[in-house]
Amino acid sequence: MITNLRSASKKVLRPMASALVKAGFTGNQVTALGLVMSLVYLGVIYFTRNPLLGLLTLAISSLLDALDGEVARMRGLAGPKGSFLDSSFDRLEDTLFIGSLVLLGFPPLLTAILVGISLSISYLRAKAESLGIKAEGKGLIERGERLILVGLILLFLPFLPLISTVIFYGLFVASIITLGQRFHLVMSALP
Ligand SMILES: CC(C)CCC[C@@H](C)CCC[C@@H](C)CCC[C@@H](C)CCOC[C@@H](COP(=O)(O)OP(=O)(O)OC[C@H]1O[C@@H](n2ccc(N)nc2=O)[C@H](O)[C@@H]1O)OCC[C@H](C)CCC[C@H](C)CCC[C@H](C)CCCC(C)C
Ligand SMILES: O=P([O-])([O-])O[C@@H]1[C@@H](O)[C@H](O)[C@@H](O)[C@H](O)[C@@H]1O
Ligand SMILES: [Mg+2]
Ligand SMILES: [Mg+2]
Repeated sequence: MITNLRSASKKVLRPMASALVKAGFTGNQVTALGLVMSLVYLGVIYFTRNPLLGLLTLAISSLLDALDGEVARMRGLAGPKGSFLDSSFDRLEDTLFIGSLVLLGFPPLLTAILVGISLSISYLRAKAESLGIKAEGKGLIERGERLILVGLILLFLPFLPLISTVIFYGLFVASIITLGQRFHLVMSALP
């Protein structure tokens, strides 16, 4: 879904990216800022246990992830090194975004497994790409959807915690389904 929203989001992202370019930022610096914001997210959750503050930092980090590529492209510096940096930092960010849910009372073992499944979904896409198979956009929930669900967990937690719990388990099941879909996609595409 999110992959399909990319072009629509350009109208919003381009002016912001342009402002960052004018301010002298490079794409890699914006990528690094996105990682810093995920560490701020961890700190905010750890020290305040405030899910809405967590959501705000998650949103800022996600926005920076959306902007870093735009900034790189505007500067004519988009390339493999930036792609590697972006994807590598995404994995670290995903670990913090999901793993920190333990600090908000979510089951530690299931949360740890969810982190592993989320990273494995991304890994299967990367491995598929190395085998010449396109897995981007395939599967029930890609990273963007997973982060939106984490955002919704945080949003509802102070008001309707039961909804957050339902979304958590929904995210868990949907992630397992996505992992299975991608595994099947690659296995059936290989000789
Ligand atoms: C949606 C509703 C049903 C309700 C939502 C309710 C909220 C509570 C949920 C809010 C959660 C939200 C914060 C989570 C956002 C989810 C998700 C969209 C975030 C992931 O976005 C990814 C983004 C960018 O993906 P990529 O990194 O792959 O793309 P690029 O960086 O462009 O390209 C990579 C490419 O570029 C080159 N490159 C990159 C870096 C570099 N240093 N050098 C380079 O060369 C290289 O070639 C690389 O290969 O996805 C695309 C955009 C997306 C479609 C839209 C994003 C919108 C934005 C994130 C929204 C922010 C949240 C918003 C403020 C919500 C506020 C919530 C409020 C309650 C606080
Ligand atoms: O495959 P996955 O890791 O779940 O999700 C992917 C993101 O991690 C990546 O940043 C984005 O560029 C891809 O379009 C896809 O959304
Ligand atoms: Mg990015
Ligand atoms: Mg990214």
